[in-house]
Amino acid sequence: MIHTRNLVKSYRNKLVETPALINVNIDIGDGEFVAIAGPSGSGKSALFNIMGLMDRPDSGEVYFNDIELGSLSEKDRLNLRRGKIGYVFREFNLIDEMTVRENIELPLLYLNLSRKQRSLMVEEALLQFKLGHIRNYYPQQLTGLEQQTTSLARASVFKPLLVLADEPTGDLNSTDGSVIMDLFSEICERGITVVIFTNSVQDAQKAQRIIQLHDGHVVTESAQMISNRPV
Ligand SMILES: Nc1ncnc2c1ncn2[C@@H]1O[C@H](COP(=O)(O)OP(=O)(O)OP(=O)(O)O)[C@@H](O)[C@H]1O
Repeated sequence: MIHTRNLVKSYRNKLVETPALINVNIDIGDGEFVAIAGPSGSGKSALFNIMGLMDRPDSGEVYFNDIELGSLSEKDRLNLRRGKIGYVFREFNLIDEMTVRENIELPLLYLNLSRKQRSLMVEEALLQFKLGHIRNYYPQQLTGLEQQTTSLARASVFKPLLVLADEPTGDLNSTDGSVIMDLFSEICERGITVVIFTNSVQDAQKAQRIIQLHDGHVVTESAQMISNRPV
């Protein structure tokens, strides 16, 4: 599904150059639930932005279903972002002026779908994530858990191939964070590849596999206990 080869990324200003990723090679297969874990400054956000087509590496390649991302036009990159990848962010990133239902429908507006198709998909997501009772609420009326659950529904409503999440539990307490991690497992069980970027050991252990980053390098990979694998 996603492979990176010798990925290098640095951030520069006039005085200094800060390496963020150094020869990063990662292989993630279809349907996997992988945690990319590491302390602050290890390069997680840099990798999230590159894998999510929001930034480009200085050198190296990223393959998405065997397509090399660097070879794509801006239009093709945009189509991939809108049609095949769902995003979850630490700060939820919901639109304040839209209800839960409207937020979930948002990614469907960029796809060529009829109003009826959109409505069916949103209803399915409201049911799956048990959000029906707050469908007409605005983000400010929701708990953090409800907001992040809404953003998971938004990220998966169009059945993307991949969901990427950057510190998805960073603004939640550990109980709510655990609920969110279980929802990622459910998304994965429905056939979507899930990659979360986290500095929480507790979160990372809910994934099937952990890839550990440190100072821009992949330092270890470990498979999780078999009981964590979706059945
Ligand atoms: N815009 C930037 N300008 C300069 N340096 C940057 C920039 N963004 C990141 N860096 C540096 O690149 C390195 C990797 O940062 P990155 O944000 O990817 O790490 P991270 O693991 O996501 O950290 P955190 O968990 O704190 O978000 C760090 O040394 C960081 O200081």
